[in-house]
Amino acid sequence: MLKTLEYRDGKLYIIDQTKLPTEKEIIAIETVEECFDAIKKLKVRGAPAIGIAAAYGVVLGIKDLEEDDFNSFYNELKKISKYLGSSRPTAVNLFWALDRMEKKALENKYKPVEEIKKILEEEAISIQREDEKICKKIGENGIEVLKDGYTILTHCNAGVLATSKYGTALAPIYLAKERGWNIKVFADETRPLLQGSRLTTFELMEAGIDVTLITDNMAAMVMSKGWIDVVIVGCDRVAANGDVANKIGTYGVALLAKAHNIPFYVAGPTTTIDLKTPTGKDIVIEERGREEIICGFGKQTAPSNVKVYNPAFDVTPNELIDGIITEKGIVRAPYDINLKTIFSGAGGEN
Ligand SMILES: CSC[C@@H](O)[C@@H](O)C(=O)COP(=O)(O)O
Repeated sequence: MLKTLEYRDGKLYIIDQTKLPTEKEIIAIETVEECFDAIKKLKVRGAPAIGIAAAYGVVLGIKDLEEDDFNSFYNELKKISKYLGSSRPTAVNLFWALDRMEKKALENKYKPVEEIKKILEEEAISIQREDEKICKKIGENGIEVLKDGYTILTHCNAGVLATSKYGTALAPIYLAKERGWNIKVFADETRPLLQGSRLTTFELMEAGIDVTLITDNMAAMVMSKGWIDVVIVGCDRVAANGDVANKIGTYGVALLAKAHNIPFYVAGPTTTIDLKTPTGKDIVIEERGREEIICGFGKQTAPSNVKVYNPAFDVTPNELIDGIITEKGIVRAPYDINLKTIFSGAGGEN
């Protein structure tokens, strides 16, 4: 399986996802600025992977701080965290990971600063290791919505490349493959940055999984032919009422699934559930540059001065979602009650 992120000898190594699928280039990130740049430019992307990268970004940022009293060190740490948090606004895992790093520092405030730096490095490593276990569990819970012989449609990339291992939406598919099931996948191309065609097809093909690429506007036709048994997508933020922000186009796929009576599932770790955000309307949606639409991948496809609107995510209302597959089980409606329940210790259905 691919290694999306690897922390070694004080450096973070990532696959530069902007180069995929033609080049598999591993780059070393050595400074907080390089980490910010990698997140902003989508060299590392996908909600869980962004959170993990940011945690390591904190480690890289504090490495050379000379402050030796806790308060001055903590002020600098907060600045680093705020800076990393300004890289992308929608995936809540980014803020969750930064918050966890800040809290860990505070918990250890009476220890020498050099020791706190070491503790924070261990914390970032734990965040990554936990994500791996969580994704595996999402796969085990999510396989419940699959059957041998199923064809799944997915949008964007919520696979290995978006996490530390296994992925979220793709985790049940990897598990089904391990069990020897005959599973097929249709991957939406995912305009404008083509995470579906560049990343999802790439990683599924590497794993020997039968995948067919379609452009986003072909999903309705493929569904109408009866070829899709279930849709599974990832998520960047789940609001307290179960509305889900995910890659632009997800909402359309959910509407199409409803129109064709196809179950629509969202998969994500509980770290993507944000009970502090009441509804999807409260989620900040990242807007990206005009060049991604008028000149994607270097080829001009629209007049250079045309007006452009380029939201990177949309919100799927909870009523279109049959279930949210988490590491604690599958959460179903009523989401406002059942999402809170999983944080109180009781799981969803398994
Ligand atoms: C497990 S990743 C889930 C989501 O982060 C994924 O579906 C997505 O929308 C990624 O968007 P991206 O802009 O590529 O970071």
